[in-house]
Amino acid sequence: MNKASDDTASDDTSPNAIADLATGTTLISRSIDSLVEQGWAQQDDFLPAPLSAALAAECLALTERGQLKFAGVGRGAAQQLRPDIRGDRIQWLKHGQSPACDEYLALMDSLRTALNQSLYLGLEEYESHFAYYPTGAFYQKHLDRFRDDDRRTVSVVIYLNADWQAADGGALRLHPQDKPTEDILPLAGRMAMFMSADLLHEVLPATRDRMSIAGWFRRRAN
Ligand SMILES: O=C(O)CCC(=O)C(=O)O
Ligand SMILES: [Fe+2]
Repeated sequence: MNKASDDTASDDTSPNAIADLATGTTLISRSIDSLVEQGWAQQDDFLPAPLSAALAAECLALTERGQLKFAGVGRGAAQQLRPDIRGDRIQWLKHGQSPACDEYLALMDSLRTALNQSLYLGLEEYESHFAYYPTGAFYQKHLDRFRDDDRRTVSVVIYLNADWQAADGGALRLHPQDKPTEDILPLAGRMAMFMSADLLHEVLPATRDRMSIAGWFRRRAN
């Protein structure tokens, strides 16, 4: 590297940052390819390990401080608490809530842009929440699109538990039409993505507490 480029080098253009960006771009385009080919995608190491660890620590701290609330089923005035259907506790992510959340939201914005460029989906917004499933909690088979609101288009779940084993249970079970079910274990850094209106899925109970961020890219209302 010559002197001039040394002088202008900043953190953003360091070889590591450029390599991270290139890796991120590859992971994004790979996961969009599988979304198109099979209607869903699993991408390991989608989050860099330090980011996934920071988000896990934040989710755990919020849980321990009692800041997560039982999640409801349905939307608006029709929303109900139904622990027989879903047993997770959630907190919606906001810009500025922590550096880790902001880094995560920036990554999701790159994914949104890439989805729009490849698939012309017109995704305009992203909403997401931390989810904490205490041991034994589950979420019965469902679609992510509400009956009275068709804006949710692509669902993305990011997992935050290190060292998850098959024996721990807690898989995301996908039910693709006319195909065998697929189980995705909630291992830290892993991402699952699918079309919100099309793919039935459920969360199986686990023998340990399970942490994730579930999010949805939305189109503008018609
Ligand atoms: O945590 C998961 O694996 C999926 C969660 C889910 O289906 C949802 O929150 O709608
Ligand atoms: Fe879901």
